[in-house]
Amino acid sequence: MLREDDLSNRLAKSRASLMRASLLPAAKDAFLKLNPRFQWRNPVMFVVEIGALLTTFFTFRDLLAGMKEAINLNLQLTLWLWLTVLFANFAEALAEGRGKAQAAALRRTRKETVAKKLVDGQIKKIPASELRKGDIVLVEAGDIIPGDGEVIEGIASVDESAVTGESAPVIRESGGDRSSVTGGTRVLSDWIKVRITANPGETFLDRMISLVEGAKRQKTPNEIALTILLVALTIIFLLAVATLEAFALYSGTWASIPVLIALLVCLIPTTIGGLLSAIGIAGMDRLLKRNVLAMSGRAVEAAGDVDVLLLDKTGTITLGNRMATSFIPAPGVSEEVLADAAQLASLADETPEGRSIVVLAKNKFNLRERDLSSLRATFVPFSAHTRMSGVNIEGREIRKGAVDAIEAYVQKQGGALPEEVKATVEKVAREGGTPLVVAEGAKVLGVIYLKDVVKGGIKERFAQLRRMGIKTVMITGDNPLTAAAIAAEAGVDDFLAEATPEAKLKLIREYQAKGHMVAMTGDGTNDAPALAQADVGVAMNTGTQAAKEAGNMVDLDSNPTKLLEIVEIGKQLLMTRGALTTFSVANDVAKYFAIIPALFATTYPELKALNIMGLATPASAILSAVIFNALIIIALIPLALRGVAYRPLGANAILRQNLLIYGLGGLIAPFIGIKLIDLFLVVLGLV
Ligand SMILES: Nc1ncnc2c1ncn2[C@@H]1O[C@H](COP(=O)(O)OP(=O)(O)OP(=O)(O)O)[C@@H](O)[C@H]1O
Ligand SMILES: [K+]
Ligand SMILES: [Mg+2]
Repeated sequence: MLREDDLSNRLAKSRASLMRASLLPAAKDAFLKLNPRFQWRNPVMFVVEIGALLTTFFTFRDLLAGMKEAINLNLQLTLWLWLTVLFANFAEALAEGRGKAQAAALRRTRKETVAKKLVDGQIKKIPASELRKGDIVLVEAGDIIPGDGEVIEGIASVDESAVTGESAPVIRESGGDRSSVTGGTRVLSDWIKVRITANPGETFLDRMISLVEGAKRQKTPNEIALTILLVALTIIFLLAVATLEAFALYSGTWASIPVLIALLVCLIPTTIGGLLSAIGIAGMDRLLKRNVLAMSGRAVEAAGDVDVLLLDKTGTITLGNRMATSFIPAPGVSEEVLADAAQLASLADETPEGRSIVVLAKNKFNLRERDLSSLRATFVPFSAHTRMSGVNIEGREIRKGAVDAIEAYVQKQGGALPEEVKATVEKVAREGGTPLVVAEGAKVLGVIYLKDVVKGGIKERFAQLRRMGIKTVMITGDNPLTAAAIAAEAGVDDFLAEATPEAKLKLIREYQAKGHMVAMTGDGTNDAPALAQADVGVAMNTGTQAAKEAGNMVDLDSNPTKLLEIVEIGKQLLMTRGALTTFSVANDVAKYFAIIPALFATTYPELKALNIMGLATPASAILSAVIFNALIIIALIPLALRGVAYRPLGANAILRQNLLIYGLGGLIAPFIGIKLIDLFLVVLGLV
């Protein structure tokens, strides 16, 4: 307990110092981003930058020409226009800074390691940077794993804290879905042989570094659409201000070019324009804090729109260590004969299920593990397709697997599934267990009871998802009875049993065809097609290389329930963007009504009645508005980075609530803010 507290304290402290440390570099970056080559990518702010350049030019021209008249006002306007651009750049730099710090930490872990490459059974020590795809390396206790790869032999405990930040060691073993290892992590005990799957520079760590640095960050489709809207608004206001200029010329008002530029900047959507990219980066960053790597901003956005979640049964809804707990023989077969056959059929089965069968037979009947190579046997490995596995040995053909698969197998040899075995299968399945039927040739020997446990607290999470309008569907290779029992216990909305990889893919396509956005998690190679098809595909870090490449997110903690948090973070991102857009546009409308009457009150005394704010002078009105416009960006940076407060509500309720808070707030805030700044300016004698 004490140690945990200590750790979280230390983490909090290091976060705080990271925050402080990132303010200065962000301030510096804000200036570097003024370079038009970068600035034009943010069109609204690019317009402000051009405006700032123009006011600078006109102010200095007037200064040189000795026109002292409006110099005080123009100097101040110029200063605040530049600050507006800098504040927006600062927001973006601050959001990027957190990822940069993380990337630097990752770089430190990527040390130059020595690889023990296996060449013709001999160990050859070479630098890890010389490893290529397909090389086989030996990694022993204490060694750093020299590159990404798949374990092809052995089992070891691995410290992955360098990548995941999680200090508890994890098990990596050949076969099954826990066979992938990441370069830069350390083997703590035992040894493994690893086949390297990535060339230097293309490893997971390399990809992770470039991702968190945001080096390849592209605007998402939604961001592009919003930017187009903001540009359209900007053009409209540009035209409006240009007409105002014609109008001012006609009526002989004093509206100078700096004042008109300032007016334009007040009216175009600078708040959302300035914070848009920071909001997106911060969303990816929030995922990263929860140890999820999003391969693109688009994936995070998609997570916000997800309304169907496909969840694996084994390992996601249940604990996933499906263990053999008993042998239930068919009539006329002894338990020992069943156990012996089951063990033979599992000796080369590297899945957790297979291993647990070998162990159970050993414990119950003291059946020794036999050496398959001396028995001249051929092993039939398990596949999610056939849903069975087994062995051909000295003329015997032993198989174990799902009921329907074994039934089809014995029928082909002229046998049948005895009624008693059918009853046993049903009983096991109704209890939520997985029955594995064992057969030798045409003869059914009995059933192996595999037990798995539903995770604690999962029912509440699903209930919460339902309130958010998200449907949960469990998919499993197991039989419909087991599936129904587990589905009821876990409280999912629907399930798909006896699912092959193709069936998963088909289910996703069906939901998508109906207009749903689908998210799923997976770890196995057979999940890869479905992970690629899903709108949000979260691969487990422990999973196979194929799964990691197919998905658009990787969970470093390999916790399939993380999907629920991912959806929440996505929704929060969309809500934050929506809220700040509403606020920004409402703000601009309010500014229009707040300052126009004051600006023209001198020329048209009739407008005085509209100057409800009672702003001191036209000069102080426009200056106050520009200052407010700049400060609001700074004020909203924390909200943009943190995200708006999130509650699991339906989409309509959220929309209504946001319109009320951010729309109304956006309308009122400028009146109060501009009036206060106006008072300050007068008191300080600045206008
Ligand atoms: N090692 C094995 N040998 C033989 N049959 C197996 C083995 N492992 C599982 N099976 C059978 O194949 C079925 C499908 O297994 P699979 O791993 O594809 O799906 P699952 O684990 O039940 O579901 P999930 O998709 O949630 O992982 C199991 O229900 C079981 O009947
Ligand atoms: K504005
Ligand atoms: Mg499985």
